[in-house]
Amino acid sequence: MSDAISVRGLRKAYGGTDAVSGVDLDVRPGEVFALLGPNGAGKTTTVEILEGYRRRDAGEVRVLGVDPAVGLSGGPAARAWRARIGVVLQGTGEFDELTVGEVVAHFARFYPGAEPAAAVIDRVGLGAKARARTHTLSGGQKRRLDVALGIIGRPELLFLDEPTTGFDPEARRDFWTLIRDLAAAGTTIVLTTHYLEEAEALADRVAVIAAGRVIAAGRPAELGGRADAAATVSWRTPGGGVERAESATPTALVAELASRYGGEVPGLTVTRPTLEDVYLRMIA
Ligand SMILES: Nc1ncnc2c1ncn2[C@@H]1O[C@H](COP(=O)(O)OP(=O)(O)OP(=O)(O)O)[C@@H](O)[C@H]1O
Repeated sequence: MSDAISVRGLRKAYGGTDAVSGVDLDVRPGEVFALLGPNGAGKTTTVEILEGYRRRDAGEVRVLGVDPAVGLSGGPAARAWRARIGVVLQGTGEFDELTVGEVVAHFARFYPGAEPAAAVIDRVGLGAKARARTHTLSGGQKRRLDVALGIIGRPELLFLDEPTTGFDPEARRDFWTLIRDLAAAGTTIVLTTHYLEEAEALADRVAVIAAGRVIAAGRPAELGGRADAAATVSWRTPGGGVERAESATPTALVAELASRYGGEVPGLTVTRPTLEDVYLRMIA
């Protein structure tokens, strides 16, 4: 099967300053793919080009088999392609005096195969707010409305730009469940996020962008050699202190500690570098 997204040598400069300077990416159908990177790295620029909202300077780009530059043309080909794509931008979510139900029903009319508005409102956890005017929603509830508008057309490919900024921990978990359900139903998902634990929880693969280039890509568990990294074993000593040891063979060390302590090792922890640890090392 061909890739959902394929990018080769993508470049974009704003007034002579490079924002994206040679990005290569592939996103497979049905994959959840996260773009990570510091502020100003070029993630939003890249995503806007993929969404057909921004012109590129150079590079080969295909999104669902189509050059997204078609999106800038506004013709029937642009509409047909856009109907297959969902976009959740950073913070729209407010439509003056309209209610949540009215806004979602209005957007549903743009798509030939739209899901019923009430079903989508329930899916994003806004069922109790269907009759509320959008300007009365909390920040997190507005983001949920943004997500509802992104998925109402049953997109094959969904773009989410920092989707859970401002969510409380429970809302974030609910949102992750929603994303996993969409992915299980076959939707390809591309998200940008600054929450590394979100990328770890959701993404099949991640790419780290820094200064307009992809500096690493892979499965979250393997990025930056994580899978092979030494573990840190720590435990409490009889004197009340904490001892720490780095080990490539932590199981052997734990077995040795167990025999030294004659059973339970007090305060035992075994950790590997988190995605955040390897990410911070990469962009340093
Ligand atoms: N419309 C624009 N005009 C001029 N420069 C821009 C424009 N949009 C972005 N830039 C610049 O391009 C670079 C990349 O920005 P971009 O928004 O793509 O980064 P980002 O990785 O999405 O950052 P963030 O994590 O802060 O959202 C930055 O230096 C930014 O200042």
